[in-house]
Amino acid sequence: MGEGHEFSPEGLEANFPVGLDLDSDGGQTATTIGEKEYVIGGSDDGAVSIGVRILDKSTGKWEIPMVLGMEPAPCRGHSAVLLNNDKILVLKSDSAPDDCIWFLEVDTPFVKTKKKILESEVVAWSKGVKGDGSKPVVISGPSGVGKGTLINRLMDEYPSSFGFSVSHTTRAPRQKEKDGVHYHFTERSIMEKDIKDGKFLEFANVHGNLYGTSIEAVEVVTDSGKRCILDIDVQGARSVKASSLEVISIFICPPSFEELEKRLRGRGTETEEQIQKRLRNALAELEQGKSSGLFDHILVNDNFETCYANLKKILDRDGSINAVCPPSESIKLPVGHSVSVMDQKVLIRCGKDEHGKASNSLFVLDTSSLKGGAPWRTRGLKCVRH
Ligand SMILES: Nc1nc2c(ncn2[C@@H]2O[C@H](COP(=O)(O)OP(=O)(O)O)[C@@H](O)[C@H]2O)c(=O)[nH]1
Ligand SMILES: Nc1ncnc2c1ncn2[C@@H]1O[C@H](COP(=O)(O)OP(=O)(O)O)[C@@H](O)[C@H]1O
Repeated sequence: MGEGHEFSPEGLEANFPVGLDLDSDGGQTATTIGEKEYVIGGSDDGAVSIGVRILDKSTGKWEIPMVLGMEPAPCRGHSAVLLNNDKILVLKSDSAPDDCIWFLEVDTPFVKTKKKILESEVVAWSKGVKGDGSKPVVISGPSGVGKGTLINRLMDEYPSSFGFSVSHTTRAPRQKEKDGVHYHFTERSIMEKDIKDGKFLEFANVHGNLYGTSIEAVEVVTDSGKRCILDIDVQGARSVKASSLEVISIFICPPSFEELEKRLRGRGTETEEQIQKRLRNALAELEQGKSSGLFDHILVNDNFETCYANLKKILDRDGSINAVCPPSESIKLPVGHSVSVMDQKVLIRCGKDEHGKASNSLFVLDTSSLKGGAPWRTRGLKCVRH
């Protein structure tokens, strides 16, 4: 978070408008943006859900949107606050402290892109997580250049800082590859259906097989408090960039085409035919990777140790390489809480404590410097208790 965002509590309550239509008891909230009313939650057969419906006020018609990302678990109540006209802050009552703050993105750049691709009404859940976090890292480069070797080394050296986004692929596993660790090996028809259902952040046809990053693969890493590493091809890197998701992108080049061929053959994991296909594709990948301005950094993997040291330098510059998220300053909201909002500061009055006793607890959430968003999770929240 940048400087100058500290929030002063003086005169807090006097400055906040009180009694906005933020009801935490009813199990259902309605938030209006233009002609659309986003209704979150409600009772289904007595169980309170956190489902989403949209009422088009001009036609009176209801629509059930495609909901991307992991949904919050049902809760006994929640409050909803519209932020920046593109996302709804959802504060869950009576939930675990690390499951209390969520964002329903309804018109963020990420959601807008997905609406176009999926040709459907789309919303996306993004969990509010502790710390400022660092940008996920996209690593691309031709087959055999050394991406996997670099990533493995980084994860071995910093196991608590980095987590690998396990992609799905339709290619057959190599001898030492494990399902769920190196890839989720899957059938094309299943993967194509999941793509249609909006479960993938990006996907591409590479060397004759389908590869893709599921939203869940990224969420699993981010929820563990680690910085996510994606090993994806140039098309995938382009899709991620087009989704307006903030990443740091690095393209790995070989010192020469001959050396690339030598490494690919030396690895001994592909048939001659597959090697030929990968080498043909490498020419186009190298051209795109180097020329399109798509990547923030280009590294030549000649001497491995030098390349690895340069990779670490880049990552350290963008956020400490050793960074582990600090403990969350999390809140547990009772069912009877109330919420007011002014500018991008949200005042939460607890009313009761979690055991139902009267409480004067006040929290202010400063949402002015949010970072990330679905599916990277939403960071940069400042929570101050008074
Ligand atoms: N777009 C996209 N590309 C991926 C994904 N996972 C892997 N790839 C790319 O697919 C290509 C082939 O990967 P793989 O079959 O493991 O072969 P390797 O690159 O030679 O190790 C590489 O360029 C990977 O970066 C993914 O989820 N999405
Ligand atoms: N700098 C390097 N010099 C020589 N060999 C390398 C270097 N980096 C990686 N390799 C070797 O090249 C082969 C391909 O590396 P790998 O990490 O599997 O590539 P990728 O994941 O990009 O397909 C492996 O056998 C690896 O040990």
